[in-house]
Amino acid sequence: RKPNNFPPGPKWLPIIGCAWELRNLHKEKGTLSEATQELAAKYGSVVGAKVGRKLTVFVYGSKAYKELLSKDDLNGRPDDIFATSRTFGKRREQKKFLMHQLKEIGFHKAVLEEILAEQVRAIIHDIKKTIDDDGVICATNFFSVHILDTLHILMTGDTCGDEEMEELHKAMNSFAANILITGMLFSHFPFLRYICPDYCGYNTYVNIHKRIIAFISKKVKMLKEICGSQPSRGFIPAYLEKLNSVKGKSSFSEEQMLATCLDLLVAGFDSTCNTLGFVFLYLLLHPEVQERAQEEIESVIGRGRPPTLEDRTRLPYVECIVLESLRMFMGRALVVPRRAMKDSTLNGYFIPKGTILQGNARGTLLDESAGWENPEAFNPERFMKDGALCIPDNFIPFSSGRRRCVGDILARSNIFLIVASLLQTFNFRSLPGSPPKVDIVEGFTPSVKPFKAFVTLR
Ligand code: HEM
Repeated sequence: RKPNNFPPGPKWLPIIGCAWELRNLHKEKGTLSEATQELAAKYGSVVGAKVGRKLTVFVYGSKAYKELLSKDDLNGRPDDIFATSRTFGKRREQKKFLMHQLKEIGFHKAVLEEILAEQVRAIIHDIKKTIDDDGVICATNFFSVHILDTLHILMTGDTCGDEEMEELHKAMNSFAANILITGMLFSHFPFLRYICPDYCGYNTYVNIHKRIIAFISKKVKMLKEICGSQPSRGFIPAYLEKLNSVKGKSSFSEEQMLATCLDLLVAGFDSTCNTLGFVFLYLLLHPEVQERAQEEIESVIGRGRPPTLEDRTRLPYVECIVLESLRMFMGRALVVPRRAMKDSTLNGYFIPKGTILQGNARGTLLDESAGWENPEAFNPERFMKDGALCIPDNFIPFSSGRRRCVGDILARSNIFLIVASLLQTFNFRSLPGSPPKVDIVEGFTPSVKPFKAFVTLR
């Protein structure tokens, strides 16, 4: 039975709840982001549903979304089979340690900059090689190896060899294409994993995780052998040191370390790569934006040296391109689900303990009601006022509150350096007669349908 004052929503059927209606709406609209937007148009910005046995609330409008992000009662992570089967049956909770490590790198800007600049040089080198050939690149995944290598360096302290990179890259691409952030059939109907483990996605889910965990375990084994014998940076060496120094009962364990590395890879890879896909999609569709950014880079830096992170304030238009692309990307995403830790309220409705809350960032980043004029139009200037950067309150692609993304500084710095450096060096154009389309593909995070770009040296 529906709890009293539970948010309004579609009718619940026995056993499946609203799953069938949601599935049909999802099919009709193409993405879950648009399907839950439609639900919000019908029932209001907080929609109550039941998927299988789970009470699930979809949150759309910016007011309700921000209330969700700010409430401690509502900021648990799901503890169902979907969450625990990847982390050895346990919940992972070591955000603090990861944050500390990332902050260390963020604060030591020179270290971060050195890592990112090296990757940018490698991207430029690869593109130049393509120009010697036919100048055509796949603009949606040209960067993915380099993004992954940056995360590998953060994790282990070192770059990844070619063969190992191929192994990790394949596993990460499978992850991005086959796993949805909102859960899979087996997470809504857990008994299906015993009846049809292939059909309900359970086998795929477990096997991809096994491949990534096996990769990380191999790295841990290697790093353990040299732990203490030479100075090393990176999350795993820091964690191993911590494990050696803590005495007695502690939340630090090797399993937690593996799960946190897994989070670092899956949260950082797909999101950064896909945002870059949106950047280059819109740069091809709007050559005038590309030219204006190049003029800014030319007048501020010229061509004598590569852009640095210090240049971010001096290149506000390039920064605006990054922000507008983040808006376009996250505006199509459903964020990591949350769980009500105790009975609570949202937008005046009752939210029972254990309810899953699914925020749709579209209502805050890609909807007129959140103050965005002509929200579907790519317009970097919306972040500019009197020649300076001006960021509206509703621009929260990295979320806010206690669960806020831990990789925001890294992601923004990385995307900025790649965009500024590539526009300084190259021109990007559509292939004659086939401009890319804004075709969204659902995966772990939203991406644009793969497209090619023609690159020339400036
Ligand atoms: C364009 C790039 C990125 C975007 C738009 C993005 C956005 C987000 C969002 C919206 C969340 C959910 C927060 C919530 O539930 O309220 C999140 C969580 C997270 N992000 Fe990112 N992220 C990006 C890149 C990264 C990178 C590069 C890393 C790692 C280096 C990272 C690590 C994480 C982790 C570990 C979490 C989970 C935090 C938790 O469970 O409390 N992200 N991110």
